[in-house]
Amino acid sequence: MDSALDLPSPNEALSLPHIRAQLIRLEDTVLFHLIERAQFPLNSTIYQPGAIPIDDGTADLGLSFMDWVLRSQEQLQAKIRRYQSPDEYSFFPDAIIDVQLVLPALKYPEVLYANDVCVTTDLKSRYVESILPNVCKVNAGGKERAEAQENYGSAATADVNCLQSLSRRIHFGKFVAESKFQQETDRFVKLIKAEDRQGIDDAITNSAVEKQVLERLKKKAEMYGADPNLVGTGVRKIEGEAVVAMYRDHVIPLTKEVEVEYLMQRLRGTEWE
Ligand SMILES: C=C(O[C@@H]1C=C(C(=O)O)C=C[C@H]1O)C(=O)O
Repeated sequence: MDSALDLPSPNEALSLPHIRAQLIRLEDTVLFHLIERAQFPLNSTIYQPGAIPIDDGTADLGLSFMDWVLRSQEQLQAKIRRYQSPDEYSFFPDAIIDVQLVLPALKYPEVLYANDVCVTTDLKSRYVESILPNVCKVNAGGKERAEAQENYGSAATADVNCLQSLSRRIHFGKFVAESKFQQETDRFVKLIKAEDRQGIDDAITNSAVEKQVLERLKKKAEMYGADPNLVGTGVRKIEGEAVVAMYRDHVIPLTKEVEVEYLMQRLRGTEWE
């Protein structure tokens, strides 16, 4: 459960090539979790608050079944210090405030500056409302497959893996932003002081890298989504277009939002404030 950063030195943690290599590795993690999820129907019941009542004292929280599985997993994983890692952000932070660690706390290098940027709520809404319906269309010729109650637990478990890997990828934007700030400090100090979010967004945007990301993902989805035993059947494990749309419309925009909002808080408590 410990960080994917495996405790590199501060210099290594802020090397843009090192960070981009981690983002590329996370593409594989996200893809394989999505392929696992795509084997089940959408099962929209598990995303409806209260549709599957669970009698454990959480009924008044308005959770869906998937929310409940995710929140329960986070409470367990908090005990083994998942959320001490600077690249892990909880979807239910209120549920892990008083959790007692069962492992000794780890000392991570202080690389990022204090900030409260977290986009997990927006990510979960986008995942349920846009990403998942598109990903689950696979194997049904673009139509929604009938619900399968026997897969409710497996689908929710796969959702937790998808959401947690997507969250790590998106919040890595903080390391990207800090790296870029250290490379062009004066430029960003001026933009931050002017509260010029569009200017900051323009400054952190690298369209060539974004293009490479989408092209690589399409190839990976076609490679990983293909199955030699299914050639010619029209059945795929995942559609390349669904993965490209997810990154183009959600993952990259949220990563850049994290970069911009992290930088907007970057001068707090510093000589530039
Ligand atoms: C992550 C970076 O920052 C931005 C976000 C990107 C992304 O989410 O893939 C790619 C390029 C940049 O526009 C980067 O520069 O590598």
